[in-house]
Amino acid sequence: MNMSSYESLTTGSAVSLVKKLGLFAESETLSSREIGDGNLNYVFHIKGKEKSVIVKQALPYAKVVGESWPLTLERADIENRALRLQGKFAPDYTPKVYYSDKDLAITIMEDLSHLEIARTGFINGEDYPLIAQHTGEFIARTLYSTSDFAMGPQEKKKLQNTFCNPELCDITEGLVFTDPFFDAETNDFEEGLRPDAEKLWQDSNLKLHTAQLKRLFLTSGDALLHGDLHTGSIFASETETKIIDPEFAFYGPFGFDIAHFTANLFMNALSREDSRREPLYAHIVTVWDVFNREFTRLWKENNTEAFAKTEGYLEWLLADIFEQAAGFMGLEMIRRTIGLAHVKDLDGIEDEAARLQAKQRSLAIGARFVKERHQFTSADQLVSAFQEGLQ
Ligand SMILES: Nc1ncnc2c1ncn2[C@@H]1O[C@H](COP(=O)(O)OP(=O)(O)O)[C@@H](O)[C@H]1O
Ligand SMILES: CSC[C@H]1O[C@H](OP(=O)(O)O)[C@H](O)[C@@H]1O
Repeated sequence: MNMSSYESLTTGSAVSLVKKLGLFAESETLSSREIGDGNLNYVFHIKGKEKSVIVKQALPYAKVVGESWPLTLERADIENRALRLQGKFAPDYTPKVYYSDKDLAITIMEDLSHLEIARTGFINGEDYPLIAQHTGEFIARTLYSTSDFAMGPQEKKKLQNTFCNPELCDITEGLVFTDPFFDAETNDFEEGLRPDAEKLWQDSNLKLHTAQLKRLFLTSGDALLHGDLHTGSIFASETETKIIDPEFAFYGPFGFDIAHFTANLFMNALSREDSRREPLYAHIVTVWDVFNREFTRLWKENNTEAFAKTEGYLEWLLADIFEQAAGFMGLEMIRRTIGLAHVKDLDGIEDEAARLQAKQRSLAIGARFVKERHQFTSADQLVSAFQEGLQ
């Protein structure tokens, strides 16, 4: 990467760029707005008379913290290459990439503004009937297709080498797998939650299980993960689903992405009245059904592994993925409650007592998922455990 040619875009220079690239005519009048609401990057929405595009640019630091937290620009290249691969394996669920520039750390992609960020929609009471079906297919296809089973170990290792992503993994290793379990400076929670946080910090059994899951994250290289598949990374409508923002992509454990999706559904459920939780429970069951079915279909259709037909191997693997995912799910719930990066589903609960109760439940249910992950064998059991946590 040539740092000397990097400059951060403005609404004006983003317009000049898309015209220079020939995406719009020089003479066309374009509107340009910075719409990024994520933690890390600039996102410009550029609109002409008949079409529009998104220009996403990485900053040399984490936007949420500022220049005191320098962060590699390489993440834009990772995101661009991950989007292109995901577009190959799951085209229906991935935005089209029109252009990318490694030095400027930009990706120009399809404008998905006709859809809504699923987290926002869920908070506003939307249910998105197809989101679990689509997300389950996306996860199964992108993971299976980049695994040893589909690619063979040689080709897979070559691809794996190009998705090392140490700095973004370091963020996850710190913010998800470490800091929430200690009295760390990055943690962020209201004083009312302190006794619950301290209880977690003193729970050596929880720490042991977290250490085991962290090791899995550090050492497993099953497949190319999205790496940050929460409901804020999903655009949705009644009929469409698109997964954005794979800058945390790297080779990691099979269970990670599905765990983050389901954890974020559970956290939205915590913010809803009981009578409105059912569609989210159904999504959790569906995403697992679809993932298992699609993974199995791909396994049978294309498998380079000599043991592929060995009785019990696929069933053992799916059970193992489920068990690890139950643990990762619990960790995501805990970190989104007391760690640095929260979710609007919980933070946005206006009534203080209700907000505190929802967060206490998130911590307790999350801790149970982590510690008892070996005991869960189906999504229905996860939903039942969640419901017990509401009593
Ligand atoms: N392809 C797109 N089409 C329309 N809006 C987008 C697109 N990509 C991102 N956005 C908007 O920008 C916001 C931040 O994008 P995201 O990729 O999540 O950034 P970050 O990496 O900073 O989290 C999204 O929540 C969405 O509102
Ligand atoms: C300092 S990055 C914190 C947090 O932000 C990322 O999420 P987002 O998609 O909202 O940018 C990721 O989950 C990181 O853990």
